[in-house]
Amino acid sequence: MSTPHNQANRGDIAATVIMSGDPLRAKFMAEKFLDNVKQFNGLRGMLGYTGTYKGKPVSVMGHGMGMPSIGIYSYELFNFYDVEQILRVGTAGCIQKGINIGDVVIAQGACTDSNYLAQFNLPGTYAPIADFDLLFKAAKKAQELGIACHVGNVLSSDIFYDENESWRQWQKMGILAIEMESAALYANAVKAGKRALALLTVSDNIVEKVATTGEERQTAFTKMMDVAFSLI
Ligand SMILES: O=P(O)(O)O[C@H]1O[C@H](CO)[C@@H](O)[C@H]1O
Ligand SMILES: O=c1cc[nH]c(=O)[nH]1
Repeated sequence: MSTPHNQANRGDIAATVIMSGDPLRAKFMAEKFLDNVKQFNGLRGMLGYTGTYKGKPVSVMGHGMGMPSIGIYSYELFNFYDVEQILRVGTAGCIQKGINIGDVVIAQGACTDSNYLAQFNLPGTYAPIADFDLLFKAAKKAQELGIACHVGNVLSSDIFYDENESWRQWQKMGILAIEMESAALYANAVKAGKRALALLTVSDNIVEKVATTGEERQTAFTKMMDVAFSLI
């Protein structure tokens, strides 16, 4: 059984999938971390691979940019492929003092300016949160590895180039960093009765307008990957 976006058959994808927006970061993870690698998807260039890490089965896959994209891929993985947990290893722009480029932010919660959550018809504002067990283990591992790591709330935004600098409002509410997918991932996980966590490397300082290159984002941010692979 394949889907319009995924060529894999049921059974081709492991129970744990480590995902990133950039499909080439997924390819990098397959090459760097996995043995016995088999590609299961190439549709739309959204590369997906299954292999083993220290003998345990695991898959890696791109999810594209934004909530509509991760919404599709994570929904299909959770609901059609029996995936139990998704770990997003992404990049984010920091907006608080004391957080630096290269640090890791673990998204305990993910606020959003997107309409994605409206589909659940809730009579209030839903707070998408990480799976606590994954969050706890990841924070502990990051500490063991001596990684500069911050745990807290992020903003999953629909907007990358923001006309209104709305980060200034979110900054006052303690948001650590801005990215574009975790809120949809967390909501899809809970709705499917599954688990998710987002580990984000700070690639930009939005306040100071400092950014890393696209190439660095593809391959240089390996500390969050070390943490993610330790959770399998
Ligand atoms: O590096 P990734 O995982 O793509 O994550 C961040 O980078 C993209 C924007 O440049 C968005 O997808 C955002 O969430
Ligand atoms: O979504 C993102 C990702 C990285 N940096 C940003 O400023 N925003």
